[in-house]
Amino acid sequence: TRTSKPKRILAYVEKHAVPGDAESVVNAIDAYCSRVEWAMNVGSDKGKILDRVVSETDPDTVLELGTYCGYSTVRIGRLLRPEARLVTIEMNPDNAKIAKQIIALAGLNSKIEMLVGSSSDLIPQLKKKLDMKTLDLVFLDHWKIFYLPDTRCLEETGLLHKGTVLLADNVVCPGTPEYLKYIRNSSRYRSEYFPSRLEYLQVEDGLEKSVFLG
Ligand SMILES: O=C(NCCCOCn1ccc2cnccc21)c1cc(-c2ccc(F)cc2)cc(O)c1O
Ligand SMILES: [Mg+2]
Repeated sequence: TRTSKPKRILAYVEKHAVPGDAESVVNAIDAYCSRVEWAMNVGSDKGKILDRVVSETDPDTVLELGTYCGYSTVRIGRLLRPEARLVTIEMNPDNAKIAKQIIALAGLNSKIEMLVGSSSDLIPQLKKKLDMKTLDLVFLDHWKIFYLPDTRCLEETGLLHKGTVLLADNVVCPGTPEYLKYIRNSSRYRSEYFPSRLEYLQVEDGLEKSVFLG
């Protein structure tokens, strides 16, 4: 069947990345998407902010909402300790299939579990899945109108602990106004905005980091 953008990204990564070298996978995707065709990866500018937040948090458990091709999954996974675990949720099964191959090529299978489905269906099941553990870091990068309802759901399912970090992509472009309004006005979070650029473009975007206070 016809190729898709995720398939073309995978083909480029298979040709240009070094198997087992997560950094080379990240660099290959950035090279392709900056030179050949734009794709909605978090990219290298916001990616450097993501790296810093992940390193400072040093999480044991991570939830990513929105895998796409696995760029940020690999970006996060490459910084985690061997015993840490990352669960990533993707709704599109074709994207999930590509992402699984990119994650495998990066050598990160042991740390990363991919779930295919809607966050609203899967988040309530996570508590069981994580055997009563909570989340140290959540990276929100899926449908922008889902950021707020899913955050409320994470609160209600007891998956957040005092100190859990929520990091939200695209709070300027495409924008997540309802989420920002809630999280910045809630006494249960301490938020900070990191200005940056939309991936591979000169458009303004940024990440919102919010620490759950319990
Ligand atoms: O739309 C974006 N991401 C979301 C993908 C679907 O996510 C669907 N999805 C993935 C798991 C999942 C779980 N449950 C429900 C839906 C679920 C997205 C869009 C842009 C963008 C910026 C400017 C433009 F002109 C056009 C697009 C940039 C980004 O960085 C993004 O992340
Ligand atoms: Mg994004």
